[in-house]
Amino acid sequence: MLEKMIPLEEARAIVLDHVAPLDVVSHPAWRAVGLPLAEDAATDIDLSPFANSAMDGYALRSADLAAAGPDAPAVLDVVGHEAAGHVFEGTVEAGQTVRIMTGAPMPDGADAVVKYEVVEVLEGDGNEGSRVAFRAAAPVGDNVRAAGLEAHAGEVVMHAGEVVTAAGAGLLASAGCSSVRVRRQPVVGVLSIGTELVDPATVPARGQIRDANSSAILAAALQAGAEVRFGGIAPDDEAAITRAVLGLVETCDFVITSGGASAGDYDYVTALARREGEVLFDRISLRPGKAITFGLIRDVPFLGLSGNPAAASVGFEMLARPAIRKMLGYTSFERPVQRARVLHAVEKRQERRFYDRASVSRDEAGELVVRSAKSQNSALLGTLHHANCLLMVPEGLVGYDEGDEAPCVRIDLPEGSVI
Ligand SMILES: Nc1nc2c(c(=O)[nH]1)N[C@H]1C(S)=C(S)[C@@H](COP(=O)(O)OP(=O)(O)OC[C@H]3O[C@@H](n4cnc5c(N)ncnc54)[C@H](O)[C@@H]3O)O[C@H]1N2
Ligand code: MOO
Repeated sequence: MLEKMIPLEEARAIVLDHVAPLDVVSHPAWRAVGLPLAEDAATDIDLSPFANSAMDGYALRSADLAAAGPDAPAVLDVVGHEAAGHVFEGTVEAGQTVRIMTGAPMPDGADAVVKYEVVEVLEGDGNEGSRVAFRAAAPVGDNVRAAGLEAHAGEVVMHAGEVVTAAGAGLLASAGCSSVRVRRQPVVGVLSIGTELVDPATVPARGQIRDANSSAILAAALQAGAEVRFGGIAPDDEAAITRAVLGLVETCDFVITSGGASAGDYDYVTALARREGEVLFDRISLRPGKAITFGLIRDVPFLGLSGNPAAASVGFEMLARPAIRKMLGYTSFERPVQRARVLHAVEKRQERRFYDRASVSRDEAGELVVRSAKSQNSALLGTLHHANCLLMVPEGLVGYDEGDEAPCVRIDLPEGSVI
């Protein structure tokens, strides 16, 4: 039996060592939002493919307006128009202009666009056959968007590892990457263990409680980007737990249980992992979440979280979320850490490292402060629901005095965020 409580960093490194980015699949660009690309994406055309107008107005030769001024209008003949989807095929000669819409290709010969608002129509309706006057010069390139402004044909517009944003999905579409290569979503199996547990739709009888952990863990796995599979509730019965875990192991990339991980008479999880596979650790210097078993069962990573709801959720955050993200191809596993002044003294009566549920905010002076939840009882989920950070208290018996600065892990911000 491994009695040793290992540091969290070591536990996380062991978990990460036993998962790898999954196989590469294709997704529509928009469906890949939030995911890192598995391969570079290059554009097949110049973006944009042609020089075009940035304004609704008149395309002309800048030289024709060189001498134009408030009292010296330059008057040009409108020889064509470019409405959406209609391209002027001729060439704009000296003394001529073409009425043009935003985004329409610049006609040959024209090198500037003047917006409608400052153009006077002298004769006609402003379309072909009209005469229009300009009372200011327009430099070459004015209101013209050059071809290839965003990228040239063949250039990589998004590199492998970059996370697709909504704007990025649009960029990929413009680049002809209607489908992109990303990692397959890991299938995460979740099982709740405990004879006392009942489905959330049931009113618990005496001694029973509703299964809260599976909802919290399924939700957290979804948020991390996994596909989830719920294995139900297994009673504290060795055979039932073994059956349920082995069932999930067959169809999942990662299996998570909660409950039955400690030293109680009915805590079978570690023994199961040892019997059916290999245990890599079974105690972490972490509160909440000391009793966490990690191992391999039939070569599938298996994480047995503590049953106490806050312990299960914090254990997921610290170990399962990084694993899911690694399988999806992310390379950043650290949530941003902010240092904030504690508003109340934080006591410590156990040696292990604490992550207290807390909230960071700014005081009237704009300084970062952090307030811990009143109760850090591992049974409470509401305190975690309301927390935006986990306030870290290092190993040892020293807590924080009021006014001390403490590192706060921002669980509300994505890994790698700059704060
Ligand atoms: N003698 C010892 N007892 C305990 C120790 C210890 O070191 N020595 N550690 C305590 C700590 S800390 C934790 S955390 C828990 C871990 O226990 P288990 O993982 O074995 O969890 P259970 O005993 O099954 O349950 C603990 C607690 O959580 C409730 N629970 C369990 N599953 C769910 C669920 N799906 N939804 C809601 N609530 C759940 C369960 O009813 C218990 O109240 O062990 C301590 N004891
Ligand atoms: O490790 Mo337990 O998580 O203190 O509640």
